[in-house]
Amino acid sequence: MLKRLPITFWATVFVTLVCVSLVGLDFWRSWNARAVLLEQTERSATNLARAMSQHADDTIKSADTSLNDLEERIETDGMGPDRVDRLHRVMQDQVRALPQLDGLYAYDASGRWIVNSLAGFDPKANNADREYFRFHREHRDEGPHIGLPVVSRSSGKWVIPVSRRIDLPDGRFGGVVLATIDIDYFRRFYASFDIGINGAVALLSNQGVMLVRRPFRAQGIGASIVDTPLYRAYAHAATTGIGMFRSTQDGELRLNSYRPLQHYPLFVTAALSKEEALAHWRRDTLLHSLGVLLLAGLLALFGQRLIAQMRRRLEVERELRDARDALAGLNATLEKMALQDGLTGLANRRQLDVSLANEFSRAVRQGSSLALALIDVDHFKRFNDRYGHGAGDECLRAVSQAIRQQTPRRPGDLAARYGGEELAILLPNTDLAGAHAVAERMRDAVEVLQIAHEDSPAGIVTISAGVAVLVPRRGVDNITNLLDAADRALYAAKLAGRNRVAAGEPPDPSRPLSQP
Ligand SMILES: Nc1nc2c(ncn2[C@@H]2O[C@H](COP(=O)(O)OP(=O)(O)OP(=O)(O)O)[C@@H](O)[C@H]2O)c(=O)[nH]1
Repeated sequence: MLKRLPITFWATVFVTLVCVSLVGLDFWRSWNARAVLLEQTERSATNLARAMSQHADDTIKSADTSLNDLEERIETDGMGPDRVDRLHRVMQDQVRALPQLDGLYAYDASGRWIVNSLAGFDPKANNADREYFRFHREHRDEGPHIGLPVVSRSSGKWVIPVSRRIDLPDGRFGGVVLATIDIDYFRRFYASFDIGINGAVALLSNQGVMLVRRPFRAQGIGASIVDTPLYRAYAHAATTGIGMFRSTQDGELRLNSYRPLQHYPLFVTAALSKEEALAHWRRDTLLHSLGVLLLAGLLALFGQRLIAQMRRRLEVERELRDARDALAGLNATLEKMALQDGLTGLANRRQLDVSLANEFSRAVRQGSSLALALIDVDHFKRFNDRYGHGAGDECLRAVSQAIRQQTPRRPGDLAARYGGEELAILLPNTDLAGAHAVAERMRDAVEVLQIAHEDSPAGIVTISAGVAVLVPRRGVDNITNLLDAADRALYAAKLAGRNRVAAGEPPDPSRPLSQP
């Protein structure tokens, strides 16, 4: 079944396979490169989040360490006028030592400013309204409290308040120590990251409040992100994670890595723009794919032309084969025509001569007999004269057909037109009796035709035949001997009254002829 499909079909399959494989392999390679790129981006975002989380933890930790120290000093020594100077110096030293600190403050139980790291302040200032102050007044919690970002009353900067409660010796609320962390400190740190043009990083509280974000927007500080997919994912996992989210702020699709701080109820997120991460890959893939498509297109075009040429060549070959077959048929017809008599359909004289020569040689070689019968239509001249030459032709055709039907079908047997209205029957391997019988059957067959011939004594068309047989000897007998013998026999048949068969005399009186 497969073998029967033409070569052009397989060539088309091959070219198609090559083109499809080329495009398929390129697609697969590009898709893999994309996955690798996203994996790298994911790794970068995760590393960034880890660094940010560590940094925020360290920043708050050192501020809290200062607070812890101040809390201890105040709880031990109190905040009397004799201690305030000392505390002020300690606070100033700490603020100088820690760049993240905007200021350190201590408030009494009524929220009044007692001492801080500033050079001077209004003694009537009161922070009892601040959220962190109210928190500590109402909670006996011993740990630090990270408040919501506020604009500092003293420096006017956005700060993150980190505070601790001061307990009086009897455990009652004695005030608050506060460290304010400059948001600008985080901003400067976050600005040093290479996160592309559309990347974003942020520090947020576990309650979903934005503390710092890059890109920085003042109105974004303190904003709630509880309705964002990022916060939902973080709140759900409450641990490190990664996800592709579309920003509700700028609509950018980013790969977000989020991570909680180790010691404080905050978390960070590092988000890298998917568009940016894949921008180079997109450009590269576009160029690459165009190249591959062009190559596949050229290959397909070239292949198609090649296949078209193959198809044309096969067609030409088939046409040549058809022409050759037609020529062979024509040759066969011509050959037949060259060996056939046009009027009677019997073999012509040329074929008779060739066959006679061949059979004579064979008979010499094999020492076999060769019989020949010469047949002549009786009074044919008269027939022509009476009925016309056309009718004569028709009569000859009918007589020939009757004779052909009576000619034996053995190999070598041949009925031929010898010339004019005379026919010859060649019968190899036949003795005189056999040849005589064949001629007699032919004579009878013509008689049965009952073709009217009013100028013949018989009243119908008849034939006379002379048969002769020879077992030819090499170098002694020849074809003429046989022809002459048959001719003589025919002459004898005519003489004897026509419409009969006569056997010829042997050409050599020393060789007897077998009698019918
Ligand atoms: N119509 C026609 N006549 C032919 C053809 N070939 C030979 N003849 C004629 O056949 C006749 C032969 O005549 P003859 O040889 O005198 O002998 P015959 O009239 O047959 O008389 P017998 O042979 O003695 O019986 C001639 O008139 C030829 O013209 C042919 O192909 N067609």
